[in-house]
Amino acid sequence: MPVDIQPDRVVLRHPAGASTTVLLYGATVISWIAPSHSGLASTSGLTERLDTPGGVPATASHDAAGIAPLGAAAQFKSSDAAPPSERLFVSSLASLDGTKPVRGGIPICWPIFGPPSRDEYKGLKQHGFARSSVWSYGETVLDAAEGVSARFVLQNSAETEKVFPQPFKLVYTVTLAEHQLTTSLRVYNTGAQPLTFQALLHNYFRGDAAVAQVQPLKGIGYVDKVRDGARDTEQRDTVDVRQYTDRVYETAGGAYTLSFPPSTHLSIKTHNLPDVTVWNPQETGSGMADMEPGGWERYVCVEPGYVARFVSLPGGGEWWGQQVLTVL
Ligand SMILES: O=P(O)(O)OC[C@H]1O[C@H](O)[C@H](O)[C@@H](O)[C@@H]1O
Repeated sequence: MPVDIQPDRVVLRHPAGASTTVLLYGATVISWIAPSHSGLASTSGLTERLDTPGGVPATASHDAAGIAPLGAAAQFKSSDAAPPSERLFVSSLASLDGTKPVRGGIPICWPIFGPPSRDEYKGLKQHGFARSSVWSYGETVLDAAEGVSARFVLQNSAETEKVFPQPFKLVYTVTLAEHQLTTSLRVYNTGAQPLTFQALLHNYFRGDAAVAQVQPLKGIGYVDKVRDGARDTEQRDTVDVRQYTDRVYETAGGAYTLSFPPSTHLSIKTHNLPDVTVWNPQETGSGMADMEPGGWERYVCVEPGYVARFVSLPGGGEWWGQQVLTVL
């Protein structure tokens, strides 16, 4: 059953062995199992087509992050593929029952990232409420050998209006291919007043934090949350997280690689998510009640977002941000 709809989650399974699990709580992706790469050229054309209403690739030819246009479709060599393995970290102490945001996977931060930074958001918790709201399953977009894709929906409700008065609709599309996971967030302003927000996809990538390398961030300006928000410019060719790291790189280029040498290399390509946070708490992670002992040694967060500024959507407006994660 490629799209398995369960009471609290939806599991997508790809015929080549990949799978992903999306909790309805937060539309949090809590598992992405994918084989190692063995010759994938690109499936971005597929994922972009799926995420574009009417099938028209609105940005395919001018995406700064280099997302491939339609036609540069998948070139699999499945016979070479290594056995599928888990690509995301979820703490063994994480709550998956909807009592608190999941410590791991891919929580969605919306309508703010971090603690409320403006008066109008002061009723919100850190990272907003999308990650702690129950979404509904929307539809299966595709269920085929090329990919498996499903949509999830969150709209304003009496609950959200207590802390955030604006009406909105969020549509989150999760698309799985053999070596690739794409997640796309569409924001609709269903009201008449401007809707202002930040958005971030809080990826916890599984791997040995001691060897993790993120690039290319050299020359990119960042806010260092470890140093009380001091501003600086990255000097390193390769960013590691061997020390407590919590940096928000601004207008960072939109396309990154995350490596856990010698074996694992991931590509992260984005659309409309210009900033990227790199976070690993090291020992300070022991202060988090839902972090398993030593858990910070087993992941690095690389989080594409629109967080240095706010998106301002006019009444009736629409915005989308996307990440394409590929096992290289
Ligand atoms: O504990 P949480 O609210 O899930 O936040 C976890 C982390 O998220 C981001 O990466 C922030 O940059 C960090 O400052 C924060 O500690």
